[in-house]
Amino acid sequence: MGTRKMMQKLNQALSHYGNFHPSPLSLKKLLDFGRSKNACEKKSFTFLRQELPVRLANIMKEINLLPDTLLKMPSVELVQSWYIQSLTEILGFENKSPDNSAVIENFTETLYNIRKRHSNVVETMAQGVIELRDTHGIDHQTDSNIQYFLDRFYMSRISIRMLIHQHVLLFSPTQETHPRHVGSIDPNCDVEAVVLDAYENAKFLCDQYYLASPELDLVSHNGMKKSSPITVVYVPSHLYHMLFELFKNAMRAIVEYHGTAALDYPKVKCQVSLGKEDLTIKISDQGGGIPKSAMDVLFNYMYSTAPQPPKSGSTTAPLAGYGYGLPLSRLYAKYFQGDLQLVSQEGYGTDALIWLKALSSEANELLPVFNTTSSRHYGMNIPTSDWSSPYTPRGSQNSVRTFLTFRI
Ligand SMILES: Nc1ncnc2c1ncn2[C@@H]1O[C@H](COP(=O)(O)OP(=O)(O)OP(=O)(O)O)[C@@H](O)[C@H]1O
Repeated sequence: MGTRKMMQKLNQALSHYGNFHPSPLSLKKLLDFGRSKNACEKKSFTFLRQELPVRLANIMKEINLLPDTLLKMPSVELVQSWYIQSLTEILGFENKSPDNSAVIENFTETLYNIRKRHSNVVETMAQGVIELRDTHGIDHQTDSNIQYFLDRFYMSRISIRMLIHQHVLLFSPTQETHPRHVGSIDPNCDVEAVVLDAYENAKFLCDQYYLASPELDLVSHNGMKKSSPITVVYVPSHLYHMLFELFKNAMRAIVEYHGTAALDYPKVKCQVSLGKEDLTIKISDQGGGIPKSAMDVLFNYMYSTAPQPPKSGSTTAPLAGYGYGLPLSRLYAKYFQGDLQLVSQEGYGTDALIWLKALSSEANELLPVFNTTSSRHYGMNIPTSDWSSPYTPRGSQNSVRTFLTFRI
């Protein structure tokens, strides 16, 4: 097919599939489907060849609303080319028969390759934002659009990867999974075990970086079945991701606040509790806390107070510094209708809370939908404040934006 014809087909697909809303699935639905005796590759094929283009088209239409200057950055162009290629590959299955086993096999392999192609999307998109900052600068309006977009773009990516991974793990003969897991879902995810795993790995990094690390004090309260371990239907890798980021933050704060020469540190406290609706995990540190004025920007992509990690060639992984830890972790929590928030007392410490749905039937995917509300957002001007500014306009103290350090 010639390039012009291909572009025409792609544009038609974007407007066709972009008109559908994505269909959110619950953890229960995903689990039931994967467990059922008739977990049928054909059914999954027919669902995904429609649903994946819908999710891809919804977010690709939104990418097109980004400022032209950002769209022209080489890294953003690269990300877009991956999306175009992947959508085109899936569209190739539009009219294929689900009864042909070669088609089904080829589809699973295609999905596996798409997942691999998109492995570095987060870093590459972030690089695109840095390219924009370095060449054109980023004003307040553009920054607000970028934050809004990245939340939706990364959430869309989490959801697409979840569906693809589930299909590949269930149906590819070469993929091995834990015997208890159904694809990437653990029907009995032992929360304490994931907490310990995340803590140990964060501690390893902390020891490497500071030659010291705080101990862990872990307490569980099972409000549903006293003295039983707390389990939940969940994707352990998602939970691990959030906990690892929160432990890294807590440990860094504690060691830096008390000094690397301190003989001992206050423990990081982790409390896990299960009620009827919520599973809550609280990680508390006495790491000096965060000033109230910085709370608003904590979840901004690229907000970090850590020194910039070396670009490459370093033998030790950085403990912090990209500023993606909190916003991405919050997306993982929100993805299945949970949440992640920080409460802090400057001069003392911080509590980081994760809420997850205790019932898998309530853990529905949260997905961005492209519609007039979302598209209007990009054209909206940030209103001028009609309250006086709390910052005295002197020196570098004239705006809350001074807390922002863009880096990666
Ligand atoms: N428990 C905490 N105590 C004090 N400050 C914190 C705490 N958690 C987060 N912060 C502040 O929030 C900033 C952003 O955190 P975030 O996890 O998003 O990025 P980071 O840790 O700097 O880098 P990375 O992307 O590697 O996680 C941190 O740099 C730190 O200043």
